[in-house]
Amino acid sequence: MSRPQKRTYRIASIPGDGIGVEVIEQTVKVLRTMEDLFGSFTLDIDMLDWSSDRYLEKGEYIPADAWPKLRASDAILFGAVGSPDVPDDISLWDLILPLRKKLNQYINLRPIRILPGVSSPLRSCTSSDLDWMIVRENSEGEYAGQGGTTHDDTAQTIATEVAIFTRLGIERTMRFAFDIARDRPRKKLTMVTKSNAQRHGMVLWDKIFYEVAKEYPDVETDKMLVDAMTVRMVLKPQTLDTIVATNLHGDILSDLAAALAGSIGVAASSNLDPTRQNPSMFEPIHGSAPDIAGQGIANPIGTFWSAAEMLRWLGEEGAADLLMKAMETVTASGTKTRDVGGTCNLAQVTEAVIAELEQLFHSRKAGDH
Ligand SMILES: NC(=O)c1ccc[n+]([C@@H]2O[C@H](COP(=O)([O-])OP(=O)(O)OC[C@H]3O[C@@H](n4cnc5c(N)ncnc54)[C@H](O)[C@@H]3O)[C@@H](O)[C@H]2O)c1
Ligand SMILES: O=C(O)[C@H](O)[C@@H](O)C(=O)O
Ligand SMILES: [K+]
Ligand SMILES: [Mn+2]
Repeated sequence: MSRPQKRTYRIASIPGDGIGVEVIEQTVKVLRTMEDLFGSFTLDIDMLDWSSDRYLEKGEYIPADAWPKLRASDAILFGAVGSPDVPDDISLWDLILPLRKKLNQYINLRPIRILPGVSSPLRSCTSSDLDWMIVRENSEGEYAGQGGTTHDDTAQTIATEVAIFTRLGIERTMRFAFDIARDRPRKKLTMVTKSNAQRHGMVLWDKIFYEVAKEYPDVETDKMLVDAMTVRMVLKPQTLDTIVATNLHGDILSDLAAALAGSIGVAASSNLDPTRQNPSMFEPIHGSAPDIAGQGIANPIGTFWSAAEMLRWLGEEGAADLLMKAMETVTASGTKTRDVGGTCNLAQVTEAVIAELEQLFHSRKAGDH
């Protein structure tokens, strides 16, 4: 009798800086546990030291010859980048943004909801009131990187920061967002814009949204100016479901969303190349948090959730579901870090998630027979 073949996934892991290193270390432990439990897949994890320390030492984050191997990986698990010793525009533009751009990860998908045992800072906001999926455009817009500076070091210094919106970039984002909205029970998509003040790119953004909407008559749509959107997220969270926003708006609104769901530390993201021609990248939405780095108190849940999304993207649905369940059982039990009102450190949360995974896996197996 032939035994089912064990699936192998090549994972490039980039812990980066600060708490990125801490949360990835814990996440790898969780992934190793899942690999052992399931026995049906192997994670061939390549740990890459692409960090600000490496930049300070070698003048580069990503080795020039690293791309072919990276492209051949099945997924990337990323921590965070950013160091007090390197200007933030350099760390972003030399590490995370080239990964997103060169690997055609044109969607940044950010699910957010209030996990069991976690409370929203909004009085009386329950888990059924806040369950959102933010679709952030991830390749252009305000992050196009075009512009420049002249007349440096004079009183007349000029700097331009050019936002670029293309039909191609907008249309593929809208289609992706409509598909996501259609697959969710409420079938509702809110488009965020600033087309009152930004009359070219944002007007095109709106126009293409309504064009694509015609292909999705079953999806309810509405439109919000980004400033008013912040108000609605706080005062009427239950009226929102799937949200589509530009690169910068999506970045900002997702931090707000995470805070409203209890903490930036629980929020996950997937940088997706929906064509699957390049590996997609999974990371918590937070940064390197220099204010708490090295203390072992960072919340690892956002990275565990990102790892679950990675497993799902790779086709390991069962493992992804089990990890989400274990994580939520642990938050519900009160084993939590300080940002969500607990007293545990990140290693204790990890140990609890690992114990829960083992427990759930074995009780599930017992239930099979
Ligand atoms: N994709 C990325 O890697 C990414 C994302 C955001 C910021 N950054 C970079 O990170 C650095 C710090 O940025 P910042 O301070 O604006 O944002 P941040 O997300 O690092 O931190 C914001 C606040 O949230 C807290 N926080 C973040 N993650 C947490 C966690 N897991 N558990 C508990 N608390 C957590 C921090 O302690 C801090 O008070 C900068 O260099 C920035 O450019 C990188
Ligand atoms: O995209 C950005 O601006 C940063 O990397 C970070 O803020 C993020 O949310 O990913
Ligand atoms: K991150
Ligand atoms: Mn952000």
